[in-house]
Amino acid sequence: MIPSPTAGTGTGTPRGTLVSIEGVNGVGKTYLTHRLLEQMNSRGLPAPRVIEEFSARTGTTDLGRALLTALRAAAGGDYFLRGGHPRSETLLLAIKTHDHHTAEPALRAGHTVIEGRGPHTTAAYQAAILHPDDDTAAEHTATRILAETTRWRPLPDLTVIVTDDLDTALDRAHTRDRRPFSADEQRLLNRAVRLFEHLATTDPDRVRLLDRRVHNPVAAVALLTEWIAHTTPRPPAPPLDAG
Ligand SMILES: Nc1ncnc2c1ncn2[C@@H]1O[C@H](COP(=O)(O)OP(=O)(O)OP(=O)(O)O)[C@@H](O)[C@H]1O
Ligand SMILES: Cc1cn([C@H]2C[C@H](O)[C@@H](COP(=O)(O)O)O2)c(=O)[nH]c1=O
Repeated sequence: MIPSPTAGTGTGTPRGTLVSIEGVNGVGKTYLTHRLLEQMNSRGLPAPRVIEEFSARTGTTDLGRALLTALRAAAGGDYFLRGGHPRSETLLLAIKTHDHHTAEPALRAGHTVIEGRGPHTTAAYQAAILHPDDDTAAEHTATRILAETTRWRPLPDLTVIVTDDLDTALDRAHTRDRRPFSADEQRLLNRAVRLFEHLATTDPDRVRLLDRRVHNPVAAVALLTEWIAHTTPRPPAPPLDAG
């Protein structure tokens, strides 16, 4: 496993590190995560656990899927789950809370867990949706959404925001999905990029930018490996029902 200097779990097993990989559609989150897993595998190291990506989830077999399926249906297939009620749709945080809940046993057992799109995606995307024309209000709301999140689940120990030229990222997603992005979607994603950068600037200890214009895939995976290895897991917050 990726070495994890740790906070204790109370059981003698060092706690694992929770890492989120963030960034706009097509930027390469899944690609780089797979390259990281391949590298761990080729070195004979235990692979991090990966929380299933959103687009692969269907059905209602658990609470997280049921919530996502309901949001998708209410949004009529919109890529960003917009059904016209953005404040209610920030319910996406409930899915992220559920994801953390399901990751907790692996973290307690000392595994590194990778969350593809964590709370920072919800903060950036929902803030961009809620304030389409007001950058300052959007930044404020993104910060508030993250703060609200921590009442229900901890933020990842390390958040890596993958960045690239937006057109390059969207071309990749277009080629992959055979679905172009509308002008409205491109505007939303442009704002999401700026909000991701804002969130990175305001929390430099926890959040890192990985710029694909600067780092080729080999260098990007090496950086990811190094950042994960040097992240100290934070002790878990007491559960809400702890009294
Ligand atoms: N360096 C690369 N070389 C070749 N193909 C790449 C590279 N980086 C990304 N891709 C391809 O580009 C497409 C988009 O990348 P990927 O699926 O990893 O993006 P993503 O950030 O996970 O996107 P989304 O959030 O939309 O799921 C994929 O088909 C992926 O295989
Ligand atoms: C968590 C979250 C996701 N979305 C959107 C963004 C993407 O279009 C899809 C997820 O696709 P992926 O291939 O699994 O990355 O869902 C969103 O709009 N808001 C969110 O909080």
